[in-house]
Amino acid sequence: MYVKRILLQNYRNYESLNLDLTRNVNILCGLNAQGKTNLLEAIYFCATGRSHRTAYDKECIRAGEEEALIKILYEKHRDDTIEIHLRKNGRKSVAVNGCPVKKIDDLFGCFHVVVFSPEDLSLIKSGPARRRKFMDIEICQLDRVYLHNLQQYHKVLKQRNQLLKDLYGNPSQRDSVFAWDTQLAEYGAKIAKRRKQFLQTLDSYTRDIHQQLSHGTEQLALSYEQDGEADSQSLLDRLTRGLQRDIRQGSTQIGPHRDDIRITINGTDVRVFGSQGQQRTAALSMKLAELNMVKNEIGYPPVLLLDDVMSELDSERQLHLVHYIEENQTILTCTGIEDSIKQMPAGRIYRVEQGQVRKEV
Ligand SMILES: Nc1ncnc2c1ncn2[C@@H]1O[C@H](COP(=O)(O)OP(=O)(O)OP(=O)(O)O)[C@@H](O)[C@H]1O
Repeated sequence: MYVKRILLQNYRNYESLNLDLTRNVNILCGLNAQGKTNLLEAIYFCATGRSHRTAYDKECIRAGEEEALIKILYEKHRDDTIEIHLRKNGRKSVAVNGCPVKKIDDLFGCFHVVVFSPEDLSLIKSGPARRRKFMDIEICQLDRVYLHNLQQYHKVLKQRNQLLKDLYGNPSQRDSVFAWDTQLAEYGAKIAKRRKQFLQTLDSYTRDIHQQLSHGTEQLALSYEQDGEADSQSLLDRLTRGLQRDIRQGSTQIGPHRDDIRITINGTDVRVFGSQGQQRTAALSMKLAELNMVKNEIGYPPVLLLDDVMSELDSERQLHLVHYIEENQTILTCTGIEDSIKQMPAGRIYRVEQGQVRKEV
């Protein structure tokens, strides 16, 4: 699968763009703040219906404009298009092959990307929220039911948290929380089960990759970390037992929104005891594993968006990355062309300058 062309109108700092891409490596080179990441963001938007950088679509509309348009032409089995229309004062709309889709989630399965940015290299040393996001972003692209469960879970969680705050001054209404707990436990158990399954699969890919990256000296292992059992009854019991504490704190203290990924090297928790180098290598292993896993699940290589990661890696790790991306259409941003980038298969270089993109000859 690959993006053949991207068109933008009034998207971020692009007034108008019509750019053809190659099916191999596309190198977007330019100084800081010229629009390189904006272009990756627009492609990501077409896969998920959202930005990976902001929850506010309005930020993506060019300053002073009312609307923005993103359109990609991509080839999977045949030529397809995805078009996204953002409006400052209205809902965004999405069309696939010219036909409007009712819900953004209907984009699911059309077009897949894996995005890799410097923040991903901090996956291990960041807090649990970053790791939950890592799981959620990927599973949502692979599993529409998961996306639904996650949305419902967060809706119910918000309502329960509101009720907890109300109960603080009015404890006689405590029983009313039970209805939310039942739903929260049901959705929560489904989310935890799917994340566990995702990590088991990811772990099987990560082990080999990390062995290679560490020259056979380190055994990397991933597992789902949660407080208690994953089934809905157990979660419900824990919610009930923890109600007094939750009322005191004004928020729900257990559930998938608090879970994490346990990451060990040779049995030791690398989140706490890993060196910086170990943490970054482990993060790279997880990202490469994700790429392989997505390819196997969807049956073809996803489009890879590499946002300025090359400069963050040493030469050995850069070469590993280059080796892994041979099959994928890759769109990468950089401020300078390093040796490893020159070694990429059939790269095409584009210069990005103040929202204009020019192909280098
Ligand atoms: N809604 C918007 N309207 C107009 N310009 C915007 C908008 N949002 C962001 N920009 C501009 O886009 C530019 C940043 O683009 P981008 O994040 O793609 O940078 P970049 O080329 O990837 O740089 P770096 O190498 O620093 O990451 C900034 O100049 C910013 O002012």
